Amino acid sequence: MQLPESQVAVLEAANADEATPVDALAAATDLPPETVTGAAFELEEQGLVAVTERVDETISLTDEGRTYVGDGLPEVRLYEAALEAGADADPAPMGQVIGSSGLEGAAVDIALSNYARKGYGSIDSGEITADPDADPAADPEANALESLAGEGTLDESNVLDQLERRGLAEVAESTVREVELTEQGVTELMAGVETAETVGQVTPELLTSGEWEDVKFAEYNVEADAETVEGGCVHVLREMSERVKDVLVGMGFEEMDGPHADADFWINDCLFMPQDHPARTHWDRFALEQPTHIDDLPEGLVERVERAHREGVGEDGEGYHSPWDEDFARALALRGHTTSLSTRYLSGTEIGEIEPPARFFSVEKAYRNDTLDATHLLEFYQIEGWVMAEDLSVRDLMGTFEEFYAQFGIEDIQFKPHYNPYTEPSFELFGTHPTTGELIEIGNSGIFREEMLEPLGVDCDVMAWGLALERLAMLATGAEDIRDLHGTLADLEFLRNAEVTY
Ligand SMILES: N[C@@H](Cc1ccccc1)C(=O)O
Repeated sequence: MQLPESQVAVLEAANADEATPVDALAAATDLPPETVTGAAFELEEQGLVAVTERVDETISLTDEGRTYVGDGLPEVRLYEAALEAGADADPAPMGQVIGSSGLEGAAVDIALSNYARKGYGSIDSGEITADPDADPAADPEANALESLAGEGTLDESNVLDQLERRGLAEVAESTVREVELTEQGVTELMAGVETAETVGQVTPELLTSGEWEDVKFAEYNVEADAETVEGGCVHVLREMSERVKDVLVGMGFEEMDGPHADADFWINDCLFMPQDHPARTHWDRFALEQPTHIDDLPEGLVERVERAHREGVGEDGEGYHSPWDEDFARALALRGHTTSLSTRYLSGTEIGEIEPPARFFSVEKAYRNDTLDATHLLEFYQIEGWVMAEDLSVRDLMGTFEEFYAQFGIEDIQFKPHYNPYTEPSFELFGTHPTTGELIEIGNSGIFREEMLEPLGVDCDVMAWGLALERLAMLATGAEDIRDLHGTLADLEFLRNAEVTY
């Protein structure tokens, strides 16, 4: 059998009847301990040796412990001074005894706190006694310190606790690896083991000298784990958002953009959302304190929106017959949906009047004061969109979604009737999660009402939607918790490996 040099050396130095520590093998083979360990593991893999581990305890003296080996323990020194002062017969004054003991500073406290505990005598109201039967020569702590300083070992392990507690000795644990020959190892050794000269890398010298023809090359280990290099990568949500934009542009849509903090007028009033709608109260809304109001709103539009709210539109319009406050409409908040962009564009304030047929979209952030959970974030992306054309029907709406989601491999969209103050009819969209099988809500949609469109000056049909980008990402990547995708709990491992399927 042929083996690399270090393995042959370790194999020959190891024993079959006793485990040899790596350090001993290192000394015997003249190899560094880490080379011996490496070789031992290679040999173990081939069944030639067994490698075992044991934990060794080494006890050593601390600096303080070492001082007492020379000077004696403070309490012993106090006892000796007390004896000299005759305290074995009559109590002696403390101050005098301490003075003659030569103890100073912290050592005095140490002496006093151990004196009575160890039976050297008593300390009471400024006087000290010495027990005539006490024997400093038999002090177990002093003896333990001596033997640690000498042989470095201890006979009684119960003293060790006390020494550790006093900070006089320390215990350190170290792992010792031991190597023992297996039966197979012995057999191979008897059959003869030779050193294999293997070369790991071809060098210019090997080639020019022609030596390469005679050497033995090490085999490639194609199963060895290679180091994974984690470079930066595009975040799945960013990837998703880019992909969505591509798809929508491909379907003939143009992109909208606009302010993240906007007037309630654009966020709610233009959408025929009554001012006392629950979603408009504080719990759902991130209000801005400054600035308090938006100034530039198209005047005629403000009036028309107010009229729609109060009286409705058309001949038999009804409206809400509830108060409508212009100041309330001019207050600012972070947009709770990106439909504020649609109202701005439909009103003609952004790029001028838009003629049918027209299609617009945005993939932008919306903000809601929701409770964070597996499907809700406080900041999330909406895929907003609308189509303006003559005679749109629910079939157009459904067909558009089917076409859109099919681009992401999602073919089982479900529609459920819904209610929005600004659309009639309205539909919620659901998709099936690829791993949990759960039906999750992925969007909201409908055909804009007269009450919304007329004040904006639009006189043909508009179908519209707001879809959740994160929910689409959950369906496309299999993420089960939206918090895995972004925020402080984001799952980096998942984000590194997630693939957007389409
Ligand atoms: N604004 C709605 C989505 C929507 C937009 C346009 C029409 C219908 C619904 C939401 O955030 O849920």
